[in-house]
Amino acid sequence: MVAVVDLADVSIVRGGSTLLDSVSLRIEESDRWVVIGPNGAGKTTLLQVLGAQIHPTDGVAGLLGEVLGLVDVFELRPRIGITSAALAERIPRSERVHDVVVSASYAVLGRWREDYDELDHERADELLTQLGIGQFADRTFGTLSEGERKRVQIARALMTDPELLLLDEPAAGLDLAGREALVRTLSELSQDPYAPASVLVTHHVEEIPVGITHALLLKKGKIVAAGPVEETLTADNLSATFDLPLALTRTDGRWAARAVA
Ligand SMILES: Nc1ncnc2c1ncn2[C@@H]1O[C@H](COP(=O)(O)OP(=O)(O)OP(=O)(O)O)[C@@H](O)[C@H]1O
Repeated sequence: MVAVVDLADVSIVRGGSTLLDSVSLRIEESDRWVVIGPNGAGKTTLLQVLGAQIHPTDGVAGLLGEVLGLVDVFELRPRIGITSAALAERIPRSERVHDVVVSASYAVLGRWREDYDELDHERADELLTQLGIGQFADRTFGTLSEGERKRVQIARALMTDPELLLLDEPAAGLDLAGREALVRTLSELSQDPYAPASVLVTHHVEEIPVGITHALLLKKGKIVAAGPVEETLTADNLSATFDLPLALTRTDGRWAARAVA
């Protein structure tokens, strides 16, 4: 079967710096990946490759059975759902929440004159309900809390029934209760067999949802370790990734890390 993602020795070089260094990665349909690494490790750069936003300087990036550089990215991008802070900033604050989600079917931000099918409207409402924010459908995006906005973005990313879901630091900026509520929702999504393959980027192991199957640890553009989460997410690998002796625990499927004194 064709992998959802098949990167072979992908490098990204910008201004003489190597942002990604010979990254190879294969993601299957049922995989839920987490990418962890310190600031500047190249996580967002990797997500940009996976989102068909940038092309490799070197290597081959296979995405959804196509090869970046040999395919019209405008055909590929609608098949990939993305949430990121950069994208969230582009959502007009005056936009109705329902419209933020439904407009994804036309890959536009800011609803204008498109005609949507009744099915699109139903799907948008369904997703808002699934993400626990059905009651906010008629509010404007700008009136929502940070945590509620994150959920709207995830609903929008799922609207087109993507084959790959990319979540860039979905829990960043949330308070403890907000983080826990979002992790619970993401855990449900990760464990949903009908949900798409996903890649979630985070700095914090505490933000890893239950149901994540694989981990990729990134440092200075290089893979420190990648594979099934149980084998990959170890105290040794995490310590090497963050250059800090760390202890790692897992309770009820959730991870926690702290520095070793
Ligand atoms: N156009 C560019 N030219 C040179 N360096 C760049 C360019 N774009 C990004 N970088 C550098 O590449 C490195 C990786 O950036 P990236 O945003 O992918 O890291 P990250 O792991 O997502 O970091 P963070 O956790 O801080 O968001 C950083 O050191 C960044 O400064």
